[in-house]
Amino acid sequence: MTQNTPPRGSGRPKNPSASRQGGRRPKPGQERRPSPDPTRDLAFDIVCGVVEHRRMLETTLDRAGPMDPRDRASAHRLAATTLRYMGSMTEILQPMLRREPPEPVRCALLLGVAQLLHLETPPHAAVGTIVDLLRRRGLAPFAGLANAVLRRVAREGRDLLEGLDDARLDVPAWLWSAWGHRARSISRGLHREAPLDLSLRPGATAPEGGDVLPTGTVRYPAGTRIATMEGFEEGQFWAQDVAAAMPVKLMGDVAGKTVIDLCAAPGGKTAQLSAAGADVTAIEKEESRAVRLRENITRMRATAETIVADGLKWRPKAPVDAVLLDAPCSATGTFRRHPDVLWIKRPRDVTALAEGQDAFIDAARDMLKPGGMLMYAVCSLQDEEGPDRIAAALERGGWKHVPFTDEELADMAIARTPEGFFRTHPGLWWDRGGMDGFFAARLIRV
Ligand SMILES: C[S@@+](CC[C@H](N)C(=O)[O-])C[C@H]1O[C@@H](n2cnc3c(N)ncnc32)[C@H](O)[C@@H]1O
Repeated sequence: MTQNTPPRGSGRPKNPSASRQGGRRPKPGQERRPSPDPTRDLAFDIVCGVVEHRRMLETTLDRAGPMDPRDRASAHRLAATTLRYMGSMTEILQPMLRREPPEPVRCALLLGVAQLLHLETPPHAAVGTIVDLLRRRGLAPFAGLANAVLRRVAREGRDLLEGLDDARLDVPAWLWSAWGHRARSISRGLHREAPLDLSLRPGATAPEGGDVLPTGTVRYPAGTRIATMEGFEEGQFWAQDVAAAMPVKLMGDVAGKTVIDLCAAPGGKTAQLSAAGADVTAIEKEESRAVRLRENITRMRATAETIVADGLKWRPKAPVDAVLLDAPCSATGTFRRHPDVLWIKRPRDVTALAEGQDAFIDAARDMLKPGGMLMYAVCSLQDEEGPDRIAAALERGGWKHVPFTDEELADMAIARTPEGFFRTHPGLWWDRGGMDGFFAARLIRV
């Protein structure tokens, strides 16, 4: 196994269904007994889903069906922590394994190591729960191995961890090299859970306990639950990372202007545009996401026409003043919130997404009046989805790049690049809790 890749072992489980499920499927008519540990069962399914099938964490959560919200939250935390430290924990496990265990066993061991080294779980509980998990999931022959290995990790793991370059190990090699001189700082961001950032409706009061950032975003500690905050139901605020809130701010005064939000769900930027007084048309291709977009627009008391359509094909009846293109992207900028993304994305995904981004930019041009503005934004850290797309658009022609000025970025000067792009990563504003990775640029239709 190479370093910095998801721990895909060469050994496969003898029972193919064990590989599919991360455990043995009950035979027809043979009901599985109710799980005595739903948290670890779900965390196991999530991690196996990422490692074996490149399945998003949220997809496994959605498939899990109804369960106690506390169990669900604990499963999410355990799985996310495991994925955050997967490279360095794999490095610790490797010399302790004489043979490659089947992938589900490796996933279970990683859950155990995460509990021992990163979640302060008492050793007897960390070891015992993983041994039980293996037994429940048809992997009892590996219970002894897990017991021995995890006890050893409990004894030696912390010292071993001290000697590792975990920032390097916990990022896949292709991303590390793509991020260049920013890689170490970005990787530090991965090790921290993202705080909760709120954008406020104009005139709204922020819930107590927040830290007001220079751009107006109000920040709360990681793990704060927005749905229980006073004012949530009334749509006084919405969750939006401080960096994600910037592209709309950088559009300037949009009051009274016609603006298309071309890739709109779940609607954070639609809400911002509406709050700023724009006449917004929000386009979303996925029906299910459009439902969520409409719900959010209603809760946030925003006004926007929402249309379920393919933004590449749909055209407005008349050209508009501005288009916000928050384009589908690799989302590598959001890995603090979605550590699964780190291990799921591959270089070829970025290439395919970049082609789509070019097509969206061309579509946006068809929607704009001459002199109209395209705000191009992606929550990606990859050059191919940021500066390279702007360079490609300028080469195709029909656009002028208008750099962001120092004044426009006065509240977040650190995000202005020499070319006048907006560019952030999780290592910025480290002392304040970091921020998501974002790229934005302003193009004017000529
Ligand atoms: C990065 S997200 C947008 C986030 C949103 N702007 C916000 O701030 O809440 C991209 C969205 O584009 C949608 N999308 C993907 N392809 C699309 C297309 N061809 N036309 C319209 N929407 C599309 C996705 O379903 C997804 O909801």
